[in-house]
Amino acid sequence: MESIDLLIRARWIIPIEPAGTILDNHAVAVDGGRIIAVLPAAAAAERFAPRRETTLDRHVLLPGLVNLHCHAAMTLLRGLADDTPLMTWLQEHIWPAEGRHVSAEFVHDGTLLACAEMLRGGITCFNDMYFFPEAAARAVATSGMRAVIGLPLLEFPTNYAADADDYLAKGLAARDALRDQPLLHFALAPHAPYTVSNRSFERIVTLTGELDLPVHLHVHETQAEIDESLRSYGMRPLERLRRLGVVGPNLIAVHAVHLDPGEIALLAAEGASVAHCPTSNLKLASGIAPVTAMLAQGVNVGIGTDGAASNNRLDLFTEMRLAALLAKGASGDARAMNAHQALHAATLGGARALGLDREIGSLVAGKSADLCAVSLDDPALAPCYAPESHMVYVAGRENVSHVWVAGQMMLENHTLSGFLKKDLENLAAIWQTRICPRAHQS
Ligand SMILES: CSC[C@H]1O[C@@H](n2cnc3c(O)ncnc32)[C@H](O)[C@@H]1O
Ligand SMILES: [Zn+2]
Repeated sequence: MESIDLLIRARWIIPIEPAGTILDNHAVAVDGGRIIAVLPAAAAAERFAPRRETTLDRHVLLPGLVNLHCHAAMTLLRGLADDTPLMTWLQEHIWPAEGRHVSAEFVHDGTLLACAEMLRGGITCFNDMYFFPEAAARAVATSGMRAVIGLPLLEFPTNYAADADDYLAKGLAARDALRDQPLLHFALAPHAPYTVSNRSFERIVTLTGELDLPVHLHVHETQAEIDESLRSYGMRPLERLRRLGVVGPNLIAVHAVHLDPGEIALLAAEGASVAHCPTSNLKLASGIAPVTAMLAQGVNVGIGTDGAASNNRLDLFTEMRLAALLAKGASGDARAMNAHQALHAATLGGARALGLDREIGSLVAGKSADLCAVSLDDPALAPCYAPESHMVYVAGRENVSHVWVAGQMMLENHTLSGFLKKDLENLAAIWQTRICPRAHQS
């Protein structure tokens, strides 16, 4: 018998690859934080002597979800300026509020709240873009989650940095200081084509070549962004980015709502990824990204929540369902973005975009044991004929019962381990009073 750390038996396992596979009464064997085998439960009982066991006999076990675009600390600005179009929302509400309140303490506390919300909803890894990335990283390390910490870059001064050079210097120093944290990864995070100069994009291209980091960038979110680029540069933002050398396999193009067929072909040919954020795009009235055409052309697609001020939930179950439904409605084809494609985007698609597909995104021997279990023990989820469809069209984040990150149990029977929910509620209340003293408090 092989001695191992953990054996998880489940009624159903969706490993994501090979595509469409559903394993019945199987088990995942974990040792040293890694998956060492996925095998029938009966065979696991004969082969392994686990130090810990979890039996999930009314559950679906799948890879932890990957949130491909987030501004985690914006939980503290949740609901601050709803029902407002993007540029008004950003320039008249969010940026002024960030100017008044954002600090290392704000980012730490807001990110901690985000980690709790995401873990409870089955998200084990998120791709973050925000100010004070070192403070975000401290919160992520406290939570035990995995994250890709964006090193932000804008042309204008904020509470975090004075100018483009300062943003990059501070971001790279943060990366150096946090290098030994196994669950922290890094990306370059220039905000958007309309807030970053050609000179700064050239520096980003040099750095991504030297350091092989993803480039996490809002692109073609609104038609107004494209019109403004045509006026200022005489070309659409993606064309400008292509000429500057930004469009390549490391690019994560966030939103990509307004793409013509040539731009979809460009993203596919260059091996770039798209972070699809359907709720944010609807709420800010940005539009509907052409995901069906992207998938048909072979663009790698992941799914993001965006920040809590534009969504307002950090909930990938909602995003998967909405992504699948919008794809069908917009294309007139009920086969568009099927349940497997939605699950793939929320797991392996996100992992691939982040350059982490050898580490996470599917349940395959050798990968990290980042897992999430969904309980079907609820009349609203019965009966269950097709587990993949159930995960996309029926289950919600409230059905997530267990979560592991690198083999460590973070959620057990719907209850977070590690850091206390009550403390986080107090933390949110303290910030609410600081940010808007007259707001209704519960
Ligand atoms: C460089 S820190 C991130 C910066 O982005 C702002 N932001 C949040 N959501 C969006 C969005 O959908 N489009 C553009 N910018 C966004 C956030 O408030 C920070 O200032
Ligand atoms: Zn965003």
